[in-house]
Amino acid sequence: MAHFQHFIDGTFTHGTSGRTFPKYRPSDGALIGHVHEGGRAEIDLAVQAARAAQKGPWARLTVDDRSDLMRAVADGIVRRFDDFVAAEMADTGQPRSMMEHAFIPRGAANFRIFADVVKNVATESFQTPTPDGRGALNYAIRKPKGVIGVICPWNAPLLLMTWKVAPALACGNSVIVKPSEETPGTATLLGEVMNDAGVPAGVYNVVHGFGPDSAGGYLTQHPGVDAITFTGETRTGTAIMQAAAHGLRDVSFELGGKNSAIVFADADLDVTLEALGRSVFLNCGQVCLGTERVLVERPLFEALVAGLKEKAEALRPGATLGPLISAEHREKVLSYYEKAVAEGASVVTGGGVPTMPEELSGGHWVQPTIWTGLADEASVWNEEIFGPCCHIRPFDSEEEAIAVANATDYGLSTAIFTRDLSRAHRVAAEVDVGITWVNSWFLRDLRTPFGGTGHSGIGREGGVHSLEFYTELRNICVKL
Ligand SMILES: NC(=O)c1ccc[n+]([C@@H]2O[C@H](COP(=O)([O-])OP(=O)(O)OC[C@H]3O[C@@H](n4cnc5c(N)ncnc54)[C@H](O)[C@@H]3O)[C@@H](O)[C@H]2O)c1
Ligand SMILES: N/C(=C\C=C\C=O)C(=O)O
Repeated sequence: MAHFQHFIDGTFTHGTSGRTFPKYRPSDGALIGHVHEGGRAEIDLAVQAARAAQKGPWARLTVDDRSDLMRAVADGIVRRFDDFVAAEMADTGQPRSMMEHAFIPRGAANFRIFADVVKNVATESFQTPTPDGRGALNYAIRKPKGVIGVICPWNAPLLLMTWKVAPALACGNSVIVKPSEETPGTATLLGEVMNDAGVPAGVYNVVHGFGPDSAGGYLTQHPGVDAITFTGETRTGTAIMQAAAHGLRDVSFELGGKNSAIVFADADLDVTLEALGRSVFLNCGQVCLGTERVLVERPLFEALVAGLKEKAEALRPGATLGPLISAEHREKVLSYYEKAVAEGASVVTGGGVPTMPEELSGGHWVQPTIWTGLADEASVWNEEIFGPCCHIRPFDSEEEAIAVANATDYGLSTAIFTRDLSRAHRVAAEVDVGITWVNSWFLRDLRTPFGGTGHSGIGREGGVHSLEFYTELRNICVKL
C-alpha cells in the first residue's frame, strides 16, 4: 500500500493534519494507497521553504547553472523512466504504450526545452537620444517572480505539472505544486529526482490535498505566493482568480475546451481518421485538446462516420483504451451518454459500459461513443464531457463550418483537414482558438505559444511565452 507524502524543503513529510485520503486504481477500483492531506500548516511550511530558497544558493546560481540543473532533472526522469511510467499508470489506469511514447517523455522534454530557452532568449535594449546629445541606454533584464503556486489536473499529471515547473525553475523561481487528489504519484516521485539532481531544498515543494478548505485553496490565498499557474476546469479557474485577486497576484490559466474538428470533402480520409482516432479517444477522451465536435462537409459525411466508427470499435477497453479517472467522472460521462439519446441523438457506436473481465469489473470503464443527428442546441454539442465520445455534424459551406466551430464560449484548439492549403490558412485564421492543427493533431513544438481564448484560459505557455509569465521584465535606463 503506497503512502504519498508531501515534499517540503527537500524532505518527505506526513505533515501535521493527521488526515489522509484514499487513492483508488481507475482500472479496477482497488485501493492502492493513502495520500496525506495538506492544509494551512503544510502550505505555510512550503511557502517558508520556497521563500527561503529565493534568498539561498538558488538565487546565486547563474542562468547557465540553472540550465544545467534543468538538464540534470530531465536526465533523472529518464533514468527513472519505468518508475514514472508505473506511477502514472497506477494513478490514471492508461495504457503503457501511451505513457511510454507520449506522456512520460514529455516530462523530460519540458525540462530540456526550458534549459535551452532560458539561455537563448534575449531581452531588448534601446539607444535613446537626449537633448544634450550624449544619449542614454535603455535595457531590460529578467528577474524571477519569486514563489509560484502550481495547481494541476489529473489527466496528464507529469506532462502538465512539468510544463509549468520546468520554466518556473529555469527562470529562478521556487514552486509549490498541488497535484490533483486523483494523481499524487509522479509529482511526489519528482521530489526524489530533484534531490538527486542537486536542486536546492525549498525550490521544488509538493503539498497534497483538495481545493477549497484544503491545500489548493490555501495555496491560492497565501500572501507569500507571488503568482499562480493553474490547469483545470474553467469554473475552478474562476474561483482561483477570485482568490488571486487578493494581493493582486498574476495568474496563468489553461482551462476547459469544446474543440471542433473541421473536415472538408477534399480531405485525405486516412490522415483525418488517424488524427481523429486519437483526438477523440486518446487517454479515454480525457485530453483538453481533444475533439468532441466533428464537422464534416456533407459529401464526406457518411464515409467519415463509417471510418470513425471502425476506429472506435477497434479499441479494446483494458488494452488499447484505458478507463476514466474516477467513478464520479464516469457518472458525469454516462450522464451525457443518456442526455444525448434523450436529446434525439442516433448512437452510431457505444453509448454505455463495456463488459469487462471479472478482475477489471470494478474499474471506471465506458464505451467509446459516436453520435449523429443532434441539434446545435444539444448539451452534448455545447458542454465539455471529457470522455471518449464525439458528435458528428455535416456542413455545406466554409462559412457555416467556421460559424458553428466558433459558437462556443471556449476557444482552446481546433483541427482542420483539407488538401486545399489556401483554405486551411484562411479557415485557421477565422476559428477563434489558441491552437490550430492542419492535417494533424497534438503535434507539438514546445517553443510555440500554447493556450486558449475565452473560457479556455488566460495567457500562453511555451517557449518565450512561459518566460513572460515566470519572470518580471525590468527596464533600466542609463544616462551616458
Ligand atoms: N487547457 C489545458 O491545457 C488543460 C489541460 C488539461 C486539463 N484541462 C482541463 O482540466 C479539467 C479536468 O481536470 P480536473 O478535473 O482535475 O480539473 P479541476 O478544476 O477539478 O481540478 C484541477 C486542480 O485544481 C484543484 N482545485 C479545485 N478547486 C480548487 C480551488 N477552489 N482552489 C484551488 N485549487 C482547486 C484540484 O484539487 C486539482 O488539483 C478539464 O476541464 C480539462 O479541460 C485543461
Ligand atoms: N499543455 C499541453 C497539453 C495539454 C493537454 C491537455 O489535456 C502540452 O502539450 O503542452
